[in-house]
Amino acid sequence: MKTAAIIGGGVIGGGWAARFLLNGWDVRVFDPDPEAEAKLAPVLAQARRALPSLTDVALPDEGALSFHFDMAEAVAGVDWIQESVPERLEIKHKVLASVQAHCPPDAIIGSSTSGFKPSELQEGAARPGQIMVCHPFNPVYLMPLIEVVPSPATDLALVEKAETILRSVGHFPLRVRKEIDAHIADRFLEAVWREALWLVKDGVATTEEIDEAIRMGFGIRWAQMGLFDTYRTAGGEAGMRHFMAQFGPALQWPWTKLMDVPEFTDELVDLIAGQSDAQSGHMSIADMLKARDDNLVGMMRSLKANDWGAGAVMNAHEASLRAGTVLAAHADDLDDVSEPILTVRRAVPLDWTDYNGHMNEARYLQAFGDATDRFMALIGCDADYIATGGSYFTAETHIRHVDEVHAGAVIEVRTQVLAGAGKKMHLFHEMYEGTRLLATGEHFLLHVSLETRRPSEPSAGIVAALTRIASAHAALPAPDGAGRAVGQRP
Ligand SMILES: NC(=O)C1=CN([C@@H]2O[C@H](COP(=O)(O)OP(=O)(O)OC[C@H]3O[C@@H](n4cnc5c(N)ncnc54)[C@H](O)[C@@H]3O)[C@@H](O)[C@H]2O)C=CC1
Ligand SMILES: C[N+](C)(C)CC(=O)CC(=O)[O-]
Repeated sequence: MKTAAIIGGGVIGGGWAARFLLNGWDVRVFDPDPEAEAKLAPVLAQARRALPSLTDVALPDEGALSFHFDMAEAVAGVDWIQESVPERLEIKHKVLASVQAHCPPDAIIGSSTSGFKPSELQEGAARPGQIMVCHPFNPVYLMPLIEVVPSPATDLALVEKAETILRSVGHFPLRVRKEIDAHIADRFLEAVWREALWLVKDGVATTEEIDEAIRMGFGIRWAQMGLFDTYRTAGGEAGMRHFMAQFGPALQWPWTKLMDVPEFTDELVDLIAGQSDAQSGHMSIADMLKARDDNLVGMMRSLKANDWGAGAVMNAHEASLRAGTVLAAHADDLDDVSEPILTVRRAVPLDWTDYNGHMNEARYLQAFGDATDRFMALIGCDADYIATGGSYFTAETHIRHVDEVHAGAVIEVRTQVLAGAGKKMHLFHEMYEGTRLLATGEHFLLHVSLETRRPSEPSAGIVAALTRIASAHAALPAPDGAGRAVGQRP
């Protein structure tokens, strides 16, 4: 069990706490605010709903969460300390000194700073080599990117260890090769922010029109291809060279006011905040955060399906989670097959839920289909076998929806073989959340030749594995609901 200490439990510290906790780490939060625990609760609730949606296998069991007002208690024996206190250098120096007075000398100390260089954070530190910037993006529990910025004084072995840990909790560590104020991403955000302030101040656009310009256009593009690949494709077949030939001269044109910073006056704040209220004041912040997470999960799952960008990061995380899963790869790995076999263990993703606020009926079939696929693989009908031309087709399905289930819940499917001989396989899946039965799925399958598309005999290996399980399950009572059809009374 690994332990992280989160120093400062606000917007960002709360997100870090959720990310570690939901990936099985114990988390200690140090924050002098007596409301710290109350502030974290809604962030955790949001994360529990959204984060498990990013993978199609269940996350590890949650770690233990505790709150501390004593630094020594908070950081004793921990593996990772994440400083997320306000963006003021003097506060960060004070906090880092207190952390280093009590933490293990080989623990990683990451700072969430949006803009300070690691060498600035290390000024006056007892052990500068321990400190690095690990700059996250909000919401930390969903956004993969962490900018990892070492200074020349940072211990590189510790940086590599930090990157390995970040990957293990689903983050994408991006090493910033040269420390610079505001790292990489915040330099862009600052540039866009400055331009936006000018456009509002000069009366060219409202806050809403600027947001439309982003979310209807380049914002969507950037999430999947970034800046340079997007412009490369915009250059047609000639790619980046043609793009630059066409738009290079714009560097000399008045296309930016970047270095000319608008004066930060009360008037400017009133103008921007007033327009922002008019734009989105009809929604509560909680509703906006919910919409944000729903949208992020939906977009990220599309990227996952294409194994692209942030989606590829999620797939890599899923593969590492799968490696430690309780699901067996083959029936031969199971000493005891006398009970129904665990074939699915996963969370209900946000995009599996519907207008009724619970898992949509189509997703029950998806989960049972996944259970059948897993069972087929267990008896030897895996991708390699299917490539040789044999497989199973489902001929009939009956699903009973017994109870509802919500986003973020961990569901398990256990599979009982009602009959399995020759070409025929009759499966009964039961879906649970804990001990609560949610649904049953009864499926009749036939082994087929993928060449003739007609029923055919399975391989001797499949027959042996299926016969072993079917014989053991023959001793089980017939499950409740087996053989039911719509319209029959129980
Ligand atoms: N809000 C954002 O969008 C992002 C912020 N960051 C960075 O994360 C850091 C924290 O920012 P937020 O979470 O937004 O601020 P916040 O104001 O939401 O949270 C700061 C927390 O630190 C606590 N705190 C204050 N003094 C403390 C001390 N001496 N010891 C321990 N805790 C203390 C406060 O009680 C508060 O809970 C900053 O360095 C910021 O630049 C990084 C990425 C994004
Ligand atoms: C505005 N900001 C500088 C605090 C932004 C960040 O640091 C990253 C983010 O999440 O946008």
